[in-house]
Amino acid sequence: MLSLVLPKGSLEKATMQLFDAADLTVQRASDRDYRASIDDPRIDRVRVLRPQEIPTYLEQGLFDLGITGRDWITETDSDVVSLGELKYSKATSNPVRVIMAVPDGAPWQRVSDLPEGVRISTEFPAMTKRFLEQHGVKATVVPSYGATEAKVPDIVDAIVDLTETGSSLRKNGLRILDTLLTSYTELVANREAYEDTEKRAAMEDIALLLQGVIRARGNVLLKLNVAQADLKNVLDIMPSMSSPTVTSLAGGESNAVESVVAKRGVNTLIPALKAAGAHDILEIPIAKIVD
Ligand SMILES: Nc1ncnc2c1ncn2[C@@H]1O[C@H](COP(=O)(O)OP(=O)(O)OP(=O)(O)O)[C@@H](O)[C@H]1O
Ligand SMILES: O=P(O)(O)OC[C@H]1O[C@H](OP(=O)(O)OP(=O)(O)O)[C@H](O)[C@@H]1O
Repeated sequence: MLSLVLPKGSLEKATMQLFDAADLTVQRASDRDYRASIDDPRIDRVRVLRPQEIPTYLEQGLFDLGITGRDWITETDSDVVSLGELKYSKATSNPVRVIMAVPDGAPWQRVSDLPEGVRISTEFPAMTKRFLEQHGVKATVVPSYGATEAKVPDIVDAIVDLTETGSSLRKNGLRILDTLLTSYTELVANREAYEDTEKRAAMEDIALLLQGVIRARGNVLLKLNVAQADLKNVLDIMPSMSSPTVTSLAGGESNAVESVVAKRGVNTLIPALKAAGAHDILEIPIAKIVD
């Protein structure tokens, strides 16, 4: 049985939605309830905590399995096992980036242009210090507890912060100087728990369900019927994950075709399939895709 730790904050909503879609619904009385449960024989304890602290708790063995960002694994330099990237952030399926940014009008073009004594605010002081050292910049790193973008140019000269859509940077008149890290959300485990055969099998089951949901996102199943004479025309324009399934219908003159296709593009694909001779076209949502 596994103990699980899930992230509170930016990743919370997307994580709860992912577990729900993976048939691992996290049950809790309210979003202020940090002790939760999942009705699954492989999971006996669920806690919701800040992602900054999750890598350390996993390393210490306080939990077997958790979800956090690569940024916090790097910042805390934790020794944990990654079971893979889960491609979602707060708002999109793209990764976030830890970037160094300066005001639009600042004279610096590269990190090495930063003058000695430059003041940099960040929630990632360890990562920032390592990065500045690599670039030979002697700076004062000021710890931030949020709203980092709001501190330039009067409180500090530059920041190291997360960006996902770039909207916070734009709103605050900031320009990216360099990227320290591209960070995905990850499923991570305590090393000892991962070495336990039974626990590892349970972890891999959970990873498979979560990845299955992520893979299915943005895809739909298309099913259609087509006469033998039009089959080639339909198959010529039908995209698929590997190749479409074709089954001949009773009577032998007609075929059923099914294929997983990207949802994006279905608006032009369905009329094109119809024009190529397809009929009885169904578009069906997919909950999971497991390789
Ligand atoms: N758009 C985003 N902004 C911030 N963090 C994000 C975003 N998308 C994903 N994350 C991930 O969420 C984690 C940080 O979440 P958390 O809620 O603790 O930070 P925060 O948003 O800076 O905090 P706060 O709740 O104080 O605003 C990190 O691992 C980060 O990579
Ligand atoms: O590129 P964007 O899509 O704008 O997202 C990135 C912003 O979101 C987070 O801040 P949050 O709103 O959680 O507040 P915080 O700065 O107080 O942590 C992060 O720290 C960035 O400021």
